[in-house]
Amino acid sequence: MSVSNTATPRGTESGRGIAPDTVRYNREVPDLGNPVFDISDLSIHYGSNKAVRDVNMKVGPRQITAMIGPSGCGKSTVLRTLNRMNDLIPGARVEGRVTYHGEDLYASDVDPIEVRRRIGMVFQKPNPFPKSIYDNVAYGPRINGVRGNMDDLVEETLTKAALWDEVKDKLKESAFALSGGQQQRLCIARTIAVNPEVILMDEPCSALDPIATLKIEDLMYELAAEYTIVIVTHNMQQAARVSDCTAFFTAGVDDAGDRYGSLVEFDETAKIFSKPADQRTEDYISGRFG
Ligand SMILES: Nc1ncnc2c1ncn2[C@@H]1O[C@H](COP(=O)(O)OP(=O)(O)OP(=O)(O)O)[C@@H](O)[C@H]1O
Repeated sequence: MSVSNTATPRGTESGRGIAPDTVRYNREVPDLGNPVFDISDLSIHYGSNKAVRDVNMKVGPRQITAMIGPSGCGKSTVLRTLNRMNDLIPGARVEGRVTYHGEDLYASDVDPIEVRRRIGMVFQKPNPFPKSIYDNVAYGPRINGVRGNMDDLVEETLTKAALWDEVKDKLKESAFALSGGQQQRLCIARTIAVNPEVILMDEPCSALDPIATLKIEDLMYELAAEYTIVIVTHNMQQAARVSDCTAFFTAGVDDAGDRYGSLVEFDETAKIFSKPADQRTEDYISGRFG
């Protein structure tokens, strides 16, 4: 697989047409001409259940793409296809196509371990290793055989994760001694320590208080200068605040009575939250549904 970072730096264009209280960041108009991921006609089965159907969307480089929608509509399932985490679920099967920089992510010669190094993941509940703060960050680089000054790498990574100032005097202490928000930033540091291109985040703030949440959002915005981020969130304000593009999913029931998730609409976040094309999106974002 080739990796090319051809995105232009983040711009400063302002104004998205969404409610002013949701706009915290100035974003550039998303460029999807040279996507990191191109998802076409994607369906995901769990055993005989076709749980998510016919998803088509793109993820632009160094952008934040949000996935929103009611519980069970398939957001996490689609997110997991982007770094082949679904491979680890018995009975899970992917149909359709997911390309990563134009190459089939599910081709037989693609190494899923390497995929997961390049495309890291942060989970809902902060899950640091039962190790020191330092070792949480150094763990990935060490097992990847990274040489060089580990102290520098740890400092640089914790700085990028906006955590260095808070932990620099207690690097040898257990990660569990940190607050939930700090633990989540440590997990983000652990993810970026192995130099990925993409960070997938599955409801990274759902276990955090509002202040810790805003810190993570600020961090996401900073990180998007360098990394491509895809976030699943239940918090629509969060999607509106931080993302460049938004995918709205919904859950339905087919003629056979089987429940399934599908993508309703994918567009620039500004458009989704001001002039959605589909009535179901409008109903959801205005709180009339879900
Ligand atoms: N490991 C699994 N095995 C079997 N079915 C699963 C599995 N994970 C998810 N599903 C099913 O796939 C569908 C989509 O679930 P998924 O968790 O992706 O939705 P979601 O939108 O992320 O939900 P939530 O917002 O509640 O986390 C659901 O019907 C769910 O039951």
